[in-house]
Amino acid sequence: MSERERNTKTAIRVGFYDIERTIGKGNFAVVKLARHRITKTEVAIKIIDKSKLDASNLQKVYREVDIMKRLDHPHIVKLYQVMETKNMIYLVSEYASQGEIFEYIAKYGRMSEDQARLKFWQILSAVEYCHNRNIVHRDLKAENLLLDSNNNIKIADFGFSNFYSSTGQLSTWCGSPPYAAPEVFEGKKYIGPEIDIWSLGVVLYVLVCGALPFDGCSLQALRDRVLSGRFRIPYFMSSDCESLIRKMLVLDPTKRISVVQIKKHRWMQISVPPISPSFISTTHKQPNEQILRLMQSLGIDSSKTRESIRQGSYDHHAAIYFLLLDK
Ligand SMILES: CC1(C)C(=O)N([C@H]2C=Cc3c(O)cccc32)c2nc(Nc3ccccc3)ncc21
Repeated sequence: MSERERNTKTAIRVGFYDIERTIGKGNFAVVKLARHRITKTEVAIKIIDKSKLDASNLQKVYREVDIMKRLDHPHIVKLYQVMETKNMIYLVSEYASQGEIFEYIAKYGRMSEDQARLKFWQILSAVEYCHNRNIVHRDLKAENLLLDSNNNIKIADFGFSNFYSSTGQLSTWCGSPPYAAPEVFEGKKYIGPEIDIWSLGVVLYVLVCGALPFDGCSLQALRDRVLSGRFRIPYFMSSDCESLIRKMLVLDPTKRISVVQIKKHRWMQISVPPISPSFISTTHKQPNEQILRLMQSLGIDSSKTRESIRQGSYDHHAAIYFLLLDK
């Protein structure tokens, strides 16, 4: 093989995207960083091999896609496009370029309470948005809280999420043990939002302390710690922050603080930084005429794009529209 041939990497393409590198691997999925050929925007593509999934996991994937299609919030990773073949599903979504907040804390240590507050406001607004749409995440943890190029939170991985109703009850064991609520360890049924609130308590503790409140060398040891409801408060934590965390890490789910009450808590109200503009989801908003004109100038039929946004069809036209919208 000539030198030239050796060096010309054959561009791997999926749809209008050039695949660049792998950023994550799951059991039946791989996530690649890719770039849109026309807009040159970076995206993350979750590639799922359906042939490796049993019926229940396949149903879980379709539920994750259905839920992602309903979410349009500045602090939730945005789904741009869904491409499906006989054996594969490609989920094209927003790329959070700075990775996990978990890695950020592993590298730089705990955050100041002011920094943690800004991040926590973003996380809380995204979780409230989901709960208001009867969607519970069920796997909130520092590893799923990503950061974009502006250091803003982007919640990822709705693989465990589900719909809930205040009358119905869920029971699936979900999430990562250090973030799991006591009632989940006990296998009790739960409504939904209250287990996200418990995980948020663990998340806030991790942001401010740079360590987990409950840990253990075995699942049994961790379970005993969680069910004891006892955790250490380091010397540097303010009493307002301690008070809020204690209200989220309440063993009795009926006595646990709600999202609305969290927003009113003293610690959250301290010199509250400007929250990202309240979001009017595009599904109700008229499409952005400027973007449509720009696409028309690129030779992309704007009436098809208008239709695709209106119908929520997540096809190539929608992808280009969303990518240009986010620029
Ligand atoms: C499509 C989507 C939502 C996704 O599924 N992942 C994966 C992939 C790696 C990973 C993780 O390490 C933790 C959570 C989610 C994920 C994404 N990762 C990113 N950025 C990133 C950048 C550097 C390192 C890690 C993540 N942006 C969007 C996504």
